[in-house]
Amino acid sequence: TRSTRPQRMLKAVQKNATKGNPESVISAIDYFCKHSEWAMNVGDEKGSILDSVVTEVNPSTVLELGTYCGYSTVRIARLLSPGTKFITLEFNPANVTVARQIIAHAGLQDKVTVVEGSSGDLIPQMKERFGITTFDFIFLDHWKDRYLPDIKLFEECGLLRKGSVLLADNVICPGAPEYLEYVRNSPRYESRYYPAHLEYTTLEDGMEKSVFLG
Ligand SMILES: CNc1ncnc2c1ncn2[C@@H]1O[C@H](/C=C/CNC(=O)c2cc(-c3ccc(F)cc3)cc(O)c2O)[C@@H](O)[C@H]1O
Ligand SMILES: [Mg+2]
Repeated sequence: TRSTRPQRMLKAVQKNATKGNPESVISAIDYFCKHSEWAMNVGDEKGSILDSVVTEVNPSTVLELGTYCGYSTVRIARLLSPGTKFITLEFNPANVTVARQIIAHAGLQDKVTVVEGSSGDLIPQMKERFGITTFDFIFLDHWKDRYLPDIKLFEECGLLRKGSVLLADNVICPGAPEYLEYVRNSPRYESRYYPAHLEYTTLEDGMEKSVFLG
């Protein structure tokens, strides 16, 4: 049967990227998406914003929602200090399989744990299963209508501390209007919008960075 887009992306990485070199994995995926097939990776422009926020926060604990093929996972993991606890959640087992291979090609498999499952089920298990008290940095890039329920789940589970940073992709395209309304109007968050473009296109998109105030 016909291969999937994630499988073709993995093949492109294995063919064009140097093993153990995260930058070459990132470039190989961006090249594939620009010249072969568009895919919903955060991409190079928004990826640079992600890089700068991760570097600024220098987190000890990181959570990513929506691994997909592992592109942003590689971008984040390559910047983390040794000993950082990084967990990424993905409920599609085929995507988990591809992401683990792309992360391994970058040589970053020891920096991140790819957990198969749904954020709604796994977020409440973070403390008991992974020994997390709070997350310093959270990247939201899963189903857009789940951003709001999941940020509320973080609050309910006591997984945010004063200064925890949440960065959300696609707040314009496809859009997460309820999430934006919440973080921009809640007194418990200080929010800032980073204008950019939808990955590999000229369409408007952007990322929202929200700091939990406690
Ligand atoms: C709900 N809880 C969840 N828990 C764990 N994993 C979850 C998940 N929801 C979704 N996932 C996984 O995340 C991934 C889904 C991401 C959703 N992202 C998008 O829809 C998206 C979509 C676009 C997009 C933009 C314009 C357009 F025309 C078409 C698509 C651009 C993006 O950057 C996107 O991130 C999949 O791998 C899915 O299996
Ligand atoms: Mg996205």
